[in-house]
Amino acid sequence: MKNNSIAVIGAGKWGQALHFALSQKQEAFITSRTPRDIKNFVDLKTALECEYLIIAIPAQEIRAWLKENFIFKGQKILVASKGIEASSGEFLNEIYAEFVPNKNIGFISGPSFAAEVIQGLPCALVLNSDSKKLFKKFSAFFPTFIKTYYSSDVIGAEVAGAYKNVLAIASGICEGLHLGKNAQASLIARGLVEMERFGRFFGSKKSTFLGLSGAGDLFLTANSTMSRNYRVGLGLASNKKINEILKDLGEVAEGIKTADAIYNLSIKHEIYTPIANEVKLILDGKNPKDSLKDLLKH
Ligand SMILES: NC(=O)C1=CN([C@@H]2O[C@H](COP(=O)(O)OP(=O)(O)OC[C@H]3O[C@@H](n4cnc5c(N)ncnc54)[C@H](OP(=O)(O)O)[C@@H]3O)[C@@H](O)[C@H]2O)C=CC1
Ligand SMILES: O=C(CO)COP(=O)(O)O
Repeated sequence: MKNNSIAVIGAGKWGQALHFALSQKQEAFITSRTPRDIKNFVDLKTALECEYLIIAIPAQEIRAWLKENFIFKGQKILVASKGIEASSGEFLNEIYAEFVPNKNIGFISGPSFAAEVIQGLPCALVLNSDSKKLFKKFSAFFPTFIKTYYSSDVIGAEVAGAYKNVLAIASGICEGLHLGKNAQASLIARGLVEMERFGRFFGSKKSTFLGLSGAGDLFLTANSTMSRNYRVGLGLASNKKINEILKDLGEVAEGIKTADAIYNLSIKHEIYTPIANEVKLILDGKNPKDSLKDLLKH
């Protein structure tokens, strides 16, 4: 293993932005399934020899990718994905735990559109890990335009990052139906309450939902057409089919599969998640106007 070396795995929007950020202070490598003409692009084998890895591939692909490609050799890992595995209902920390010890893994959360990070615009991120030592090591790699905070609430950060994608779809639907700013603010505020309730069931801390990982990322994503999930919502409101929306998008929108995961988990554990459940039903074909009526019922 090459000491103190760092690589990003996944050269999509977020992977490339993180690679740009990390390259400000030191040499950083990047790899991806599809080769790209980017400085310091290496093959996967070379990337996996780095001591520090940031993995930025879609949540639903992680288990298969780890099984196929990953052998633990003491690497320290930051997970950049935001989602819950739909097929199992497992959180990403549960999946990674099968491959990497807890002290070697952390999760990035907080409001961070890749398109702004890659321009060097300032932002604040949370690095969530059981290990503060891991946080300090990774934190040192980040450039001065990114402020990093530490949290040990891994599950809270994961729930917040995944749930806000579903709420961004809901907010996009709200905008697309021209329901007004009062409705949108109510939806986002009740969404925050809902995601905190869901997270609490799994042991999350309330403070995580009031900070960057929860409110911060939710307010960002649920208020902007820069969000892919929000744009999915706009498409659904105009009666577009999900396949057509995804074709136009050409990038991942994690909220779609995560809505399924939340729906199933909420039924299994009897957690009240009305907004996420309506998003799942709309994705399955329910008329958004019927969802609105159901959400407004006393
Ligand atoms: N974009 C953003 O602003 C932010 C995104 N995130 C999260 O980061 C994650 C990635 O998002 P983003 O980069 O934007 O998405 P993109 O759709 O832009 O890129 C996805 C990346 O994942 C790779 N990939 C897809 N499927 C597989 C697979 N089966 N095996 C290996 N690699 C695969 C693609 O590889 P290739 O193209 O080489 O084939 C591509 O590099 C998501 O969970 C997202 O929620 C988090 C914060 C901000
Ligand atoms: O997570 C994000 C910003 O923090 C990106 O959101 P989208 O995937 O909806 O674009």
